[in-house]
Amino acid sequence: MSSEVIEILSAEDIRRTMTRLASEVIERSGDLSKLVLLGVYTRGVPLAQLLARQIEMLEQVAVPLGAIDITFYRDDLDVIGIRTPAKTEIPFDLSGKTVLLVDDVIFKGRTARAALEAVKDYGRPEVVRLAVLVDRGHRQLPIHPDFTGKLLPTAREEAIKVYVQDLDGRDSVELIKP
Ligand SMILES: O=P(O)(O)OC[C@H]1O[C@H](OP(=O)(O)OP(=O)(O)O)[C@H](O)[C@@H]1O
Ligand SMILES: O=c1cc[nH]c(=O)[nH]1
Repeated sequence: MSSEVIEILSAEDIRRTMTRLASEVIERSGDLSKLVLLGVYTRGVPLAQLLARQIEMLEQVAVPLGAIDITFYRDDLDVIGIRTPAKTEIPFDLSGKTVLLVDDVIFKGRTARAALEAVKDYGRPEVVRLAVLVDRGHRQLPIHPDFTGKLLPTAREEAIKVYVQDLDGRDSVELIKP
């Protein structure tokens, strides 16, 4: 049987949502000179770039931007299997910073947990926060995003697929019903 695909966010919705998230981050981050953004591979990276651009446009501050691969920090490698890691790029010390992790989807929370573990290798930030485009529920750990684009209760067997222009040629969020 074929699955049903429902568009949850269009390109325009994503643009507006990211603008709102940028405003929320500015409002709640205090000293913006301490703010650094870390995108979580794969699609957290272009989303973090977008968020950094929005923040820079709104506040005229350059926000340091990095990318983090959490492959070897996962606690479920035996379940999901080893994948080829991407390259973590954090060309600055995170000590004393306000680190904002950015990802496309949060589900069980295991990626976010692994990202926290990875961050530890790059210094001791003053604060670490998490921004996601979609929170689809079903957490297995006590981890909750500080900034949420869209809270979308889903059934466990459903999936959320995020498409971003740079990687996929279009911006869209889809719910896949099996
Ligand atoms: O909260 P969790 O249950 O950990 O799920 C969330 C993660 O799942 C997706 O990544 P995926 O593992 O599909 O890899 P990808 O981003 O490289 O596609 C998504 O991009 C999040 O990083
Ligand atoms: O549905 C899901 C679950 C985890 N990560 C995704 O990108 N989608």
